[in-house]
Amino acid sequence: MQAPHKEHLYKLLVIGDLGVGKTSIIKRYVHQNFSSHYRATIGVDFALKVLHWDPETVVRLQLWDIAGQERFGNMTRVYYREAMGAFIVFDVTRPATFEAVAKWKSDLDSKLSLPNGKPVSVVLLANKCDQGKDVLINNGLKMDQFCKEHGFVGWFETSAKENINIDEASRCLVKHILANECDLMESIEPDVVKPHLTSSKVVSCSGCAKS
Ligand SMILES: Nc1nc2c(ncn2[C@@H]2O[C@H](COP(=O)(O)OP(=O)(O)OP(=O)(O)O)[C@@H](O)[C@H]2O)c(=O)[nH]1
Repeated sequence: MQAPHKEHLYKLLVIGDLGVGKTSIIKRYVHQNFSSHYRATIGVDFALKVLHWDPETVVRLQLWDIAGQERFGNMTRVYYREAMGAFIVFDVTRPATFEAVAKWKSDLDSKLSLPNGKPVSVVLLANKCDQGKDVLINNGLKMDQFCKEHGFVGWFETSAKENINIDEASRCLVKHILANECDLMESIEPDVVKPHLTSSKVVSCSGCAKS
């Protein structure tokens, strides 16, 4: 088998209110397991997922699991630095966690942007969909509209418990990040490397919709 020759390393944030399932989503995605036992995240946690994007390309995702607890708020924001994308998660059984989504998004946009000044790609996850659809997510049109208004690149109903849509949501986010990276590469002069890009270790540009 031919060895992959394009590699990308992306830092991704997973944020949202307390107990919405951020850690569980990462655990399901990276370790293929789930626990119903709840243990609050203290500060920040990490996990690495390797994706064989296509036969020539490997994408390494560094997932930063940021504590939802308010008391860690100011501390955790420093970890946003140099992220290339994010998932914002809410719990479909707790409407208040959906109401907080716009705040998470505007906070993220105020603290993080791409080197070209554009916002980073963010996918919204309506988690715990195995438990019902109490929030407005059963109205697809409203969610699409909400995402458009708030600048999300997409949204998915997910379940860490039942392993629903987590891979799909990740692929959607990575696809947008790869496309953003193509734009960034085009805007950079050939012999100038912007310091921000060192975190995403660009070997070459792939997956670009415009190619
Ligand atoms: N039914 C169901 N329960 C879930 C799902 N995802 C997470 N949970 C449960 O929800 C609780 C909180 O999950 P966590 O993953 O710890 O939530 P978190 O967002 O990481 O919490 P903090 O780190 O404290 O902000 C745990 O008891 C999980 O088992 C899901 O998709 N379905």
